[in-house]
Amino acid sequence: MKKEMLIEMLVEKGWFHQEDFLEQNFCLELLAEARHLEWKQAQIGKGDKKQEATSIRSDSIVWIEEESATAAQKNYLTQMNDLMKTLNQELYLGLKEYECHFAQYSAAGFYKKHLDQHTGSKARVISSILYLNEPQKGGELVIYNREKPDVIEQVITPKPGSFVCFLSNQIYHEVLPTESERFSLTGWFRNTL
Ligand SMILES: O=C(O)CCC(=O)C(=O)O
Ligand SMILES: [Fe+2]
Repeated sequence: MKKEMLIEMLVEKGWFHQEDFLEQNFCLELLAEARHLEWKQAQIGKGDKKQEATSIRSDSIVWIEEESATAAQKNYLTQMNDLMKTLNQELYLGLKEYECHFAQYSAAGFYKKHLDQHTGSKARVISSILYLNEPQKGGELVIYNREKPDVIEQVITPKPGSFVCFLSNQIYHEVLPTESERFSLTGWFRNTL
């Protein structure tokens, strides 16, 4: 894990992407686990405003709970908690917690352009995504420019082991329709519990 680059890019552009950030075999283990989960249609919003919104996003998710996590899942949580310490040391972000879920997009799945921070809550500070497989076609993550949110800055093809993180309240992003199944682990570093 190359944390120096990550910090540098987060400061400079507000986002970071690197292939082979984590080992392939480790991601394949998580992928195998993902294929056996009981998936639930994802929702948008928070609390009372929570709603299923299949016109905005069509993925299904399963949250990772510390107590029921497998060895590989615990390993990932540990790595993300280590990364959280580095982020706090280098950027003084006061991050307190990491939460994360598996995500699965079926063929034709997508997530329209959005910011990750919920309206009314600033708890999510940094978003993270670890990709577990490579869709045959489509399913790219589009990252928009921090200062010019109409300008596409990068189009990222998911690959197992690739990792992306960005500022949850500043970086607009979008998942283009995928033509085959797409698996990932999406998480947020939060500044409140
Ligand atoms: O899977 C991705 O590439 C992005 C997912 C996303 O934007 C989200 O879950 O908020
Ligand atoms: Fe997002």
